Order: sequence, then structure tokens, then C-alpha cells
Amino acid sequence: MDNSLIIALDFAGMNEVNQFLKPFAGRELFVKVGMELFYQEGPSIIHQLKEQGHRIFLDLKLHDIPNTVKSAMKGLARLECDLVNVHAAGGIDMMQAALEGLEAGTPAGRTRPNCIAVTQLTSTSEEQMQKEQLIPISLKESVLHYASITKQAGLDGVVCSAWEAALIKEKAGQSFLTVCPGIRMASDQVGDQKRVTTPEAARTMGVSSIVVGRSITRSLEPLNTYDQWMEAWKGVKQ
Ligand SMILES: O=C(O)c1cc(=O)[nH]c(=O)n1[C@@H]1O[C@H](COP(=O)(O)O)[C@@H](O)[C@H]1O
Repeated sequence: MDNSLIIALDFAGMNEVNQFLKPFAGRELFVKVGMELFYQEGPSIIHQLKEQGHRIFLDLKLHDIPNTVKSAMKGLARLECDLVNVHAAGGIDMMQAALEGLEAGTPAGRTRPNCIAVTQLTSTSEEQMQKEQLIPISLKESVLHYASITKQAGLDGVVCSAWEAALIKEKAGQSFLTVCPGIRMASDQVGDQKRVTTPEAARTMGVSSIVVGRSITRSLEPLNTYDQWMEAWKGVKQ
């Protein structure tokens, strides 16, 4: 799971996904299915992507009472994705319930998906967090605290920005996953992201895997762009 570049398939439906994936035929990718796509296509999109050999991060960011999250995760485990997530703000009991659900729903003989928790969204700035969430500490401290309760709950890692990844690894251990969106090439539009860095910098910042959406999915030459991103992320020509 480490050192992956996960492509966020933020598309409205299966047709758009198929169109995007056409030039990648024969390549095994690590892709992310989020709310936009899953709410339109449901589990069939997961089955289709798995049949094509892709690894899958199912990003539904569960955040509800423990009993509901446990039942939802039990169902999602049957889809046999590689990675799923919750919001750490749901608390330790909720995160433990998520794991129990995943373990209960994973088919016999299979390993349960990795489960990570979103700390502070990469679209959140420190000012916004302090003013809107009324959290009176630094953003880094808030992210570190969420990472610490995530570890306590027994999850496999967190979603954070690259800026917090090294400190999280230092506190929670090198095997604790730091999955980082908010990655942009220097020439890219930042858009709604606030805590952003480049793939080259992310490589040196203790990041386990990066999540990249629009920079690749909206490219006119997605395959070329993906190869350039892989080169920048891995530091070697692909
Ligand atoms: O959980 C996520 O994947 C996620 C967490 C977070 O804090 N920030 C974040 O951007 N994401 C997701 O990562 C992807 C980033 O996409 P781009 O900004 O287009 O590269 C989107 O699919 C977001 O839903």
C-alpha cells in the first residue's frame, strides 16, 4: 500500500470513467472511488474496476454513530476494496466499530481492507478550523491529535496533508499510513485545496501514498500526465 499514486476517479458516472481509463488499458492502477461516483453507480462500479485489475480506495468518509458505522462497514467489506475511510472526528468508539464491521464483513480467508481516518480535510486552513470548528489550537496540533486517537482505535493510518505526514510518522510509527491528497504540480491550479505541496516534495515529507484527482483526470493527455506524475512522485523515469 506504500508509495502508491492513487488516482481520484471523481467522475459523474461509469461512462466518464470508461472514457478516462481507455488509454490505460492493460495497466493496473490504484484508483479512488469517492462519493460522487459511488452515489451514482453503487457497488457495480467497484466490481467493474476490480475486474480490470485495479486496486481500490473506497472513499466514503463514514461519520455517524458507532452502530451505524459498524453495519455500513460490514456491508462495504463484502466489496473487497483495498482501503476505506472514516472521519476521525467521529471518535474512538466509532473508529473501533468501523474495524469491527470490516472484520465481520470480510469474506473468510481474505484480509480486511486497510482503514484510515480523515484528520483535517486538506481543504481546511488553520484560520477556518479555529473560526468555524472553534478548535483553539494550531492545525498541526489538531491533525496530530486526530492521528493519535486514530492510532489508539487501532486503525491503519490517516488522511492528512503532506505537511503533517513526517510528524505523524514520528509519533505513530513508520508503518502508520499517511495518505495525502492536496498534491499539485507547481504549474497546476490549486482550486479548493488549502494545504498543498508538489509530488517531489511529498516524497521527502514522510508521505505513504498520494491521492491525485483533477491534475490527471482533467488532463487532455491523461496517460502522459500520469506517467509524468509517477516520475515526479517516484523520482525515477517510468
Ligand atoms: O479522503 C480523501 O480522499 C480526501 C481527504 C482530504 O482531506 N482531501 C481530499 O482532497 N480528499 C480527496 O482527494 C481528492 C483530491 O482531488 P484533487 O484535489 O482533484 O487532486 C478528492 O477526491 C477528495 O475527495
